[in-house]
Amino acid sequence: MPLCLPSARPLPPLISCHASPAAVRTRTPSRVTPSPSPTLPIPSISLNPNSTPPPPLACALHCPHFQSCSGCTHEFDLHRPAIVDEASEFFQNLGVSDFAFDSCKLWGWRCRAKLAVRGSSENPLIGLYQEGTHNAVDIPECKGIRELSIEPYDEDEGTGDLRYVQMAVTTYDTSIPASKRYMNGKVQVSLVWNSRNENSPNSEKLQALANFLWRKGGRRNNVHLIQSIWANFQTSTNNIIFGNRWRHLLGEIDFWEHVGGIDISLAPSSFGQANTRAFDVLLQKLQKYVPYGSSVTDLYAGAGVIGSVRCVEINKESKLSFEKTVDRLPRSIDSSISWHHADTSKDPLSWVRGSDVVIVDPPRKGLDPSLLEALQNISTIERKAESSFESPCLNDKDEKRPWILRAREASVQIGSKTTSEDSKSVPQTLIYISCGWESFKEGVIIQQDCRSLLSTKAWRLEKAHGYNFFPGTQSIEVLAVFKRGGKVGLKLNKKKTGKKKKKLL
Ligand SMILES: C[S@@+](CC[C@H](N)C(=O)[O-])C[C@H]1O[C@@H](n2cnc3c(N)ncnc32)[C@H](O)[C@@H]1O
Repeated sequence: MPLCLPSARPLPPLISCHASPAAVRTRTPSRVTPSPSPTLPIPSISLNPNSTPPPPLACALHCPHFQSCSGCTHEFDLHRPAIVDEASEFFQNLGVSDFAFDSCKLWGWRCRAKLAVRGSSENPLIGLYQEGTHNAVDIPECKGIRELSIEPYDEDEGTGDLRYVQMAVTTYDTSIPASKRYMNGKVQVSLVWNSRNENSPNSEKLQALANFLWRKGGRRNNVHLIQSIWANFQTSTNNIIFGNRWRHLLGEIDFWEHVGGIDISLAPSSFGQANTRAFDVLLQKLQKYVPYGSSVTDLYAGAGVIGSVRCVEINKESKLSFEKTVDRLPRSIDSSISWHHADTSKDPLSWVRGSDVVIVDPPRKGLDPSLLEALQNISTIERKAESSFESPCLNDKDEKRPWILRAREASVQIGSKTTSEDSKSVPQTLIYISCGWESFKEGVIIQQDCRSLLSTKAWRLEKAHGYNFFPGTQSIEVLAVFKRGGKVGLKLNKKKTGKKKKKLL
């Protein structure tokens, strides 16, 4: 996977597109069939799936770890994964004929990685897992682990010290020209340590490793690469990477990124996009679909990166980041902004109601079934609300439901509540940011979010855009805009229905 971790050595240009020697040698080992043979040079930034693509070797991956590492699935045509054809046809069938795919930056885009640490202290392996296994494929050489005899984690035994390393790059430094910010980014390093807390017997080694890294790349070093070092304590034997306890060890506490026109604070525990620049491009497009002055609810909000009016997020660690972000918002922004620690799958109606626009940015598995159901049945809800004086759950003084009370307790409210938040209105626009094409389009096991939303005719699909967030993979990010009311004559073919889908329809 093309990593963009700052390096003392100059990196290849970010936008140009050229073939690696490995790519010229052989073109066969891709794990998926490459898209049809193209004929024109240099990919454009915004590629329409119908336009003529660049030459076959022009957009190849240059990575010695391809094939062993599970990060990338194809080595060629990074600008246009084969899945774009499928997406284009899918949207065409749903009446959207102008689906465009933005190929984004093909190299040097990654600003976030979680790498497993396995092997032994003499021969540490740090990298992604080999495909289909839990064997880490080594990427860099890590002297610190050897010098300090740090034991990598042993999954079978549950022993060892260092389990994972998360690296997040901030490109925030506005004193540097925008084009150079990625290369000069600084890394927030999080060491996931196999102990309950910093008082555990092996935690001296943790501090020693942090000091070692800081000496090599911290603020006082000639090559200043590291912004901060954090520890996360995790002893659980499940597959969850992070535990609940975090400690700041060295460097700056605050980590800022500039996305969607605002400064965003991101704690290491918060969700962060792996391709900040591509996300920024997506946000610019998204803003065009939010009518001026509308009230917006952002479900699956993380630290509030989308900058909406009412953010709902399950990870309570993101609250502090949200508060810091709000502190930096320009004073000219005069609106009610709130962040709620809540699970959108519990009583989703209370979150869906009261906004003109709902934005959803769920994890790869797609929308929670209860939220999908609420969105599908929005017309019925609207009719009921019109004919009753029922007020929205969140503002009801007599509220008893524990999850709503908990959400209220952990909420952050800036400015007074908007009138529409108190109203019974239901959204007229639904903006779906999808990082899981399969669950959005046609998950066999999970659900078909897009088709399910259209099936009740409560929504019609108005626009769809695709983004290359992960060049080298068959993963695309989709921004889809739904408006209230159905469209006649759509091909909603009902093949491959999964269990959940049947229940929901
Ligand atoms: C793909 S991330 C998007 C975050 C944010 N929009 C961003 O771009 O930084 C999905 C987020 O949904 C949150 N999440 C997952 N399940 C949730 C649920 N049931 N209710 C609320 N938030 C949830 C995760 O913690 C994560 O922060």
